[in-house]
Amino acid sequence: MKAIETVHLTKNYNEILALKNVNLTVDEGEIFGLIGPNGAGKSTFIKILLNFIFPNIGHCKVLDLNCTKNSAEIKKQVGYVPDEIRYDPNASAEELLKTTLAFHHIKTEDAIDPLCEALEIDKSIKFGEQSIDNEKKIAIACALIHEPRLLILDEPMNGLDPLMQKRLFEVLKDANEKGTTIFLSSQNLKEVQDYCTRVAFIKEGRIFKIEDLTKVRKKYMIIEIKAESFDLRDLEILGGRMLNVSENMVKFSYDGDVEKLLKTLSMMTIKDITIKNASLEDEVLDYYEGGHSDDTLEIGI
Ligand SMILES: Nc1ncnc2c1ncn2[C@@H]1O[C@H](COP(=O)(O)OP(=O)(O)OP(=O)(O)O)[C@@H](O)[C@H]1O
Repeated sequence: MKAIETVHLTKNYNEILALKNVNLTVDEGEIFGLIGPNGAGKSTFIKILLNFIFPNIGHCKVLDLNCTKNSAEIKKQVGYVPDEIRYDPNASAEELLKTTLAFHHIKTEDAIDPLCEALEIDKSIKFGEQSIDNEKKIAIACALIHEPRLLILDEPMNGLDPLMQKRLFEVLKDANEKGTTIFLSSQNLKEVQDYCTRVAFIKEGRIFKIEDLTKVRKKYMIIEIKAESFDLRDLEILGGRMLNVSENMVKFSYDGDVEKLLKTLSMMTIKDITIKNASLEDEVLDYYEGGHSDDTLEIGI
């Protein structure tokens, strides 16, 4: 079954186009990351799934249920951690977790202690007296305590130190192994890439790339040349994709035959050259920084 399925999802806030024609499918059992900078549309996407806001165009399903018509049923089966957490400041973590269990009609409270221990939460302290990272951890615990089929987290790593990020992912992996599908948003691929099965990259409301992190990626290089002058056409004919060009410098990516590359380069009068294998992060940064036009989008629309 699909955990999430969106079709042509488009959302505008007056003149701001926050989501553009997003078609995304997440399978049950995945740990899926939605990666994008501030204002990319991540929260908008998540809020539509939970029926907090409505799309202008398109429709979506969560756990095979229509997000608009079956929203109440979806909320019973989903755990959600918003980017901004507002709980009763006078309630302790323990009280909040008990309330969550009661909401889901779960009588046994055995899960509270192990979860608080795993996330290093002092369950006796009032929510309003917790540090910001503890507030985040309590929200995550509340979203997980009823063992939801799908857990949706909006930037859960924000404000957590690297050790706690690692601990959180161990908790999420554990939940995933027990059957919870995880969908999380993040601004930082590095934070999540070791744990996600797939990631989708979003910029200005558009998903421009989806990467399966369980598969070996096709290798490509990033080459930067400094020269008195060069003919870009030679590099373009070779299959190089220009990332940055100035009068005496060109930076391009290349995933073709190395011998052909060397032959072309040998015909230039080069002052300096750097060649490196690109990581997925390089690839995405190139996209963000490169000011690409829509026709360079690869997948996802
Ligand atoms: N209620 C709103 N009214 C007007 N514009 C909005 C509203 N909510 C979001 N936006 C705009 O829609 C775009 C997408 O915002 P969104 O919050 O979905 O992005 P995001 O990727 O979650 O970013 P962040 O990490 O900053 O939360 C942004 O340009 C934002 O300013």
